[in-house]
Amino acid sequence: MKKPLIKVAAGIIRNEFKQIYLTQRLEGKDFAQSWEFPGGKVDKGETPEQALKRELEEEVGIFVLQSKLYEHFQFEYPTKIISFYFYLVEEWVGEPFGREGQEGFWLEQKQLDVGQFPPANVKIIQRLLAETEKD
Ligand SMILES: Nc1nc2c([nH]c(=O)n2[C@@H]2O[C@H](COP(=O)(O)OP(=O)(O)OP(=O)(O)O)[C@@H](O)[C@H]2O)c(=O)[nH]1
Ligand SMILES: [Mg+2]
Repeated sequence: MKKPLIKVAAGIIRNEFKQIYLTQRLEGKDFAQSWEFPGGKVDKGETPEQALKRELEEEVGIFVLQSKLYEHFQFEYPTKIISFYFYLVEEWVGEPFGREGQEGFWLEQKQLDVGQFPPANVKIIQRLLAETEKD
């Protein structure tokens, strides 16, 4: 059977202290408990950027003012292929919180831990960590 292709938009929300806001996936979802960049599936008729704005408002209660595409790639999971759009978000209104009851926390970019994320995130975490070594 052909695997479905799912588009997902997620935000790397980074503040002026180079901390990134992460959430913990809820029980009942795939990769429950693992860390994630808040975001979710792109709906029909939406652009990835519109989905990002909607998801960040729904999941962490912020209004995105500006975002730039940081990485776009596909990752094959056993049952699906995900087409990811990860955006860097450095301008927004509001203070992020786990609006759906999920845990949320700020973490220094250099403290990102690849082992805490779903496998699709490896490349992006490595890139974010590599950037901190240059500072
Ligand atoms: N948001 C988000 N999803 C990720 C990341 N990494 C990763 O593999 N995913 C996968 O992307 C898929 C879509 O994410 P999601 O579960 O947040 O979708 P959603 O918000 O629309 O949730 P829903 O389906 O419960 O309505 C999931 O299979 C999830 O495991 C990540 O860093 N952030
Ligand atoms: Mg989500």
